[in-house]
Amino acid sequence: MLSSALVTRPRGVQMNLCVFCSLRVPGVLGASPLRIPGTTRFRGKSSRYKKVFEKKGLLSRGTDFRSSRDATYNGRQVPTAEGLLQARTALQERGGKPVEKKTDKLPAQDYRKIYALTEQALTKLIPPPADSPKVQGWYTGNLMPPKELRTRYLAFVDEVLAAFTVQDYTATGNSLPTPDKITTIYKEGKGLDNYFVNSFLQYIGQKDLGKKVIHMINVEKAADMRFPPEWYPMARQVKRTWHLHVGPTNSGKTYNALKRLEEAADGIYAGPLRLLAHEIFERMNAKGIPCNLVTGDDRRIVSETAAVSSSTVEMVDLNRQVEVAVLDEIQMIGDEDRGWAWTQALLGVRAKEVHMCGEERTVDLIKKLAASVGDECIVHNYTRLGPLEVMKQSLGGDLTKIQKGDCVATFSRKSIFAMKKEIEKVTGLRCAVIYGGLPPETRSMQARHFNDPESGYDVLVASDAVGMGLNLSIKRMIFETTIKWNGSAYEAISVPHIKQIAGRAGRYKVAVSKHNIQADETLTPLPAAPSIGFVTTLDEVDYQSLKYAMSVTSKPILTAGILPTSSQIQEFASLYPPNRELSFILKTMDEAMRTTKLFHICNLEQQVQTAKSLIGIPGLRILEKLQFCMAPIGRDVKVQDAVTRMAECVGSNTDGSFLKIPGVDLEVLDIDNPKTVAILQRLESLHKTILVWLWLSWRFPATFAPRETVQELKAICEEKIDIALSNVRFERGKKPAFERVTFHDTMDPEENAENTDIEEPPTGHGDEDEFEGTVLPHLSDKLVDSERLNQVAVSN
Ligand SMILES: Nc1ncnc2c1ncn2[C@@H]1O[C@H](COP(=O)(O)OP(=O)(O)OP(=O)(O)O)[C@@H](O)[C@H]1O
Repeated sequence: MLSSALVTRPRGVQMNLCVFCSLRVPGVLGASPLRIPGTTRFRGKSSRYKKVFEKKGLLSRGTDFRSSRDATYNGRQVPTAEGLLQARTALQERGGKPVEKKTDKLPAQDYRKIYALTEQALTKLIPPPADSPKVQGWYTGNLMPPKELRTRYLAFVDEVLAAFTVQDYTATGNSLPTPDKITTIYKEGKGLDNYFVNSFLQYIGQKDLGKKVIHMINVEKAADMRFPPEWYPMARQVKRTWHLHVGPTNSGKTYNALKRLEEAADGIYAGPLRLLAHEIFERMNAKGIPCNLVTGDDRRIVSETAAVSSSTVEMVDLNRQVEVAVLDEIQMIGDEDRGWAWTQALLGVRAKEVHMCGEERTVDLIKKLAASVGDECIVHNYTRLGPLEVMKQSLGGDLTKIQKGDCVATFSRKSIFAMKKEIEKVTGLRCAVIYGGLPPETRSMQARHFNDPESGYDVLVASDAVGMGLNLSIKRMIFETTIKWNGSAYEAISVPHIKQIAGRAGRYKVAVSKHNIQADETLTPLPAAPSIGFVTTLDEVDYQSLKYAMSVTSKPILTAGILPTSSQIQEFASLYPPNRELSFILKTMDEAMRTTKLFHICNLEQQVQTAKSLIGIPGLRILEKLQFCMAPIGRDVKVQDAVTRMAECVGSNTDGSFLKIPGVDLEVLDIDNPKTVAILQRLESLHKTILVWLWLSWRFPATFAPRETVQELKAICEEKIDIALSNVRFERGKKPAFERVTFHDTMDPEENAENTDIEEPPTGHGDEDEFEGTVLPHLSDKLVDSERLNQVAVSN
């Protein structure tokens, strides 16, 4: 085997004075307010589509449309009214049944299976030179010593098998057979042997054969992801019992798992959202159980010896031996983007008892995973604490039917605010809003407003960010739509997703939250008859999809996500010249990786994009680039720009203190009484930039400091966001404060109601595709700056 060498290998800013914090802030005085790209351009109405909608009975209230000519913007797909119409019609024709997602990524080893391409089969098709007089005849003309011929023959067989495994056949030159070519020959029914022999003859004529073959074999080995359980030898030394708590939403799964955690001598809670990690952190400490908090951008160490720690799943400490670990929302293990974090925590956590809470569709997979590591798995089944009923009909598009205690689910920022406006105008009720782009702290605050009958808020308008992590006293969930723009097309919301959102209605008991922690929940008398939760749709057109989703069982989750560890990526990179860009390495590795049918390899697309944006920044080492690729950047262009500036600081080893990062929109904090959605959006962008900076500050502490000032800015930003949200209010009879916008059409790809509270790679689209940050498996202990953080160290 060839062992290549390991690849180890501010600008001038105008300063203004921020009126809130008396800090010097960079930027240009009087900068024009941010224009949301394309919004005005796209706001033109197209009566043509409106007519089509009216004719099909799909319109129940005024909606603005734009021409289908605007199907792309800035090179990105954007939703069109026509697309929505088609998607809705198709969904109706399927009886409300969503189309199953197909992955275009064919597992690499499938080519071997498809062609039954084993070594044995190959040697039949193209016998070794010495074994067949017919074949010998082909070879004699080559004047090659028999030993060399034999070596090259074996190399050819190896390379064909490797090529078909790693899908890298194009890289090997034209002489190797390709799956396409073989398909054609198969169809023709004969000639495969001749084809292979000819390929071989071409092949042996090539130079540098040895290097190529060895490279291919090494690539195959470095991309071998078949045995994730072996990545965690420390966990394999612990005798672990898995407790899988499964059932519908609001059935007490988490409650029971947490009870066990509270009783344990020590333990770990790991949740999908920063919001949840904070919640458990607060709850444990309120109960007198010392608990530390570890999320991507925040560490709160109550005590160095605290028995319990609460973290996001990506940040689970795999070095710590504990009695109990609770992994919440275990169905996320099947997620195409973030699944790896659950797999890593599940296979790697060193806990005697591993409690998982989630959906029933994980049972088979979890049992198989337990068997693969020799752990015992006990399944605990739950039923809903309070009933959930699908109403007999939709609201028929009539917003006046909306009542106090209702939650309207809709899936873009624009539609959230349009809905809020309409509901407030039509009913006089006041709406709280929750969507992923809001900071978790703001979401908690909005949830509290909605839960508190005295707060003056009556209705909740929310995106799918409402589906996880918040305790809400929703009486009725109303789906404004069951179709969502996914970043490139409209798609029906999946059955589990609909169930999860719907399940928020009729919550058994609104439990603890930051400001009303109860010392012991069990002391609170349980309601004798839990309230019934109701679910329906706003429009008739969506009702069928809802009904369908609520009546069927969700399909089982078949695979657990994985991602290569940082050391695996480095090993892979070492097979290429040191100057190869990280984006190339990630992309090539992505194509080459293969695993077993129990796992799937998570998306690396966004990391590849970030790696591309780092091209040309001098001085960045591969591990540093990898860290940036994992940072919570998302799709916000302003955040992306700021991160590039931050990467320049690391590359040039210059001061990366927040106020010195050029182009950060701190001026927005000077706006006294933010009122408009545009300002709100600027504040959200700034908040995301702050979070990324904080995230990086834990990984490059010498460059990104001091943290305290930025925490202050973050708090100010959150306060402003709260003010902006409460200002965006409409009262019956009053003129709306901003222009009418569409319900359905996002129009602008930047405007999906992103979820910034998750710690995940930023792929996918819609409300859950923005993320709060992530840690590439095993990268969290490979801090590239001077400081090492014990509490986030992981094994391997
Ligand atoms: N035995 C109990 N005593 C008191 N409160 C309970 C009990 N069981 C559940 N609850 C409360 O009911 C609510 C729902 O419980 P929990 O969050 O555990 O459900 P879940 O099945 O995990 O739901 P989800 O899947 O939506 O997270 C919570 O507020 C919880 O505190």
